[in-house]
Amino acid sequence: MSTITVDGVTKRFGDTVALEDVSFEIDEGEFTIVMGVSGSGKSTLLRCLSGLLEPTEGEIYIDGEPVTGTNKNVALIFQQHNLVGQMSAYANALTGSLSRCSLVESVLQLQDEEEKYRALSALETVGLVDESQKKVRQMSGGQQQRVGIARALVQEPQVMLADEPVSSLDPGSAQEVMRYLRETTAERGLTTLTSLHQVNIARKFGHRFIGLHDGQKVFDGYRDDLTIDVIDRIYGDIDTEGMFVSDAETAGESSSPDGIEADGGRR
Ligand SMILES: Nc1ncnc2c1ncn2[C@@H]1O[C@H](COP(=O)(O)OP(=O)(O)OP(=O)(O)O)[C@@H](O)[C@H]1O
Repeated sequence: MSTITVDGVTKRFGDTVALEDVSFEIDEGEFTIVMGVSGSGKSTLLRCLSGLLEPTEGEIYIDGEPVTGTNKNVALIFQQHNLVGQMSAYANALTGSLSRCSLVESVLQLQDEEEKYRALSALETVGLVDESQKKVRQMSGGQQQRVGIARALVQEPQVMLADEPVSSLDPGSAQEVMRYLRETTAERGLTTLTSLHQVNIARKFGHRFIGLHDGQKVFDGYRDDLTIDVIDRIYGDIDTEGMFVSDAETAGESSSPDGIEADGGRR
């Protein structure tokens, strides 16, 4: 497990201030959701955390070590999962070990037995071991995103970052993917940050929340503190109605099979 410290981070792109003096600390094992409207700085924050972007000012530390570039202990899952549709779920998951072997070795599946085991184990974690030989293009959007999570897990990260992982999914699939993300975090002892714009899904699955508005942190707290006033502060004048999923759509999802409570608390 890893702790994360964000200390006075500002990120500018020319005249655009994408993040402004953002600071917070995340405890190891926390499942944190970064909320905010489009353009509020969520992706920029996750990319700075992953080492893909360098802050203009401020520092980020993971386990007390400054982030100076990408690191195999930190996995980033994108909205577009960039999977190879013609390849099986298993073959796609195996490409997660790319950082440990060459591209040619990966395509020919020449990884050692341990890496093959890790790919199957990761598919099992996201509930897809029975579908491991299925071509990804024949899978649903939610299943594809779960393959994306499995591929990230093969890297054996300590920190998992997910940038809008469910934004292109229907509400049911979105919740299923969020449930797997949260269960994976608990099962594998990860520290996870995921950005999300759907308020209901965020409230349902989040444990800790960071709210961004115009690049500034306007909220940092836990589920009970995430009141309507706070949501207004995060979303400003934007009508959040469409970001709520109806009760009917969330029915039957109030608890997860592994005993993690719906409030996102850690076991
Ligand atoms: N590479 C870049 N070059 C210039 N401006 C950028 C770049 N990346 C982000 N920005 C700007 O920084 C601000 C924050 O963008 P960011 O993508 O972090 O927001 P976001 O909350 O993730 O939005 P979305 O949900 O639409 O992805 C926006 O004004 C955006 O246009």
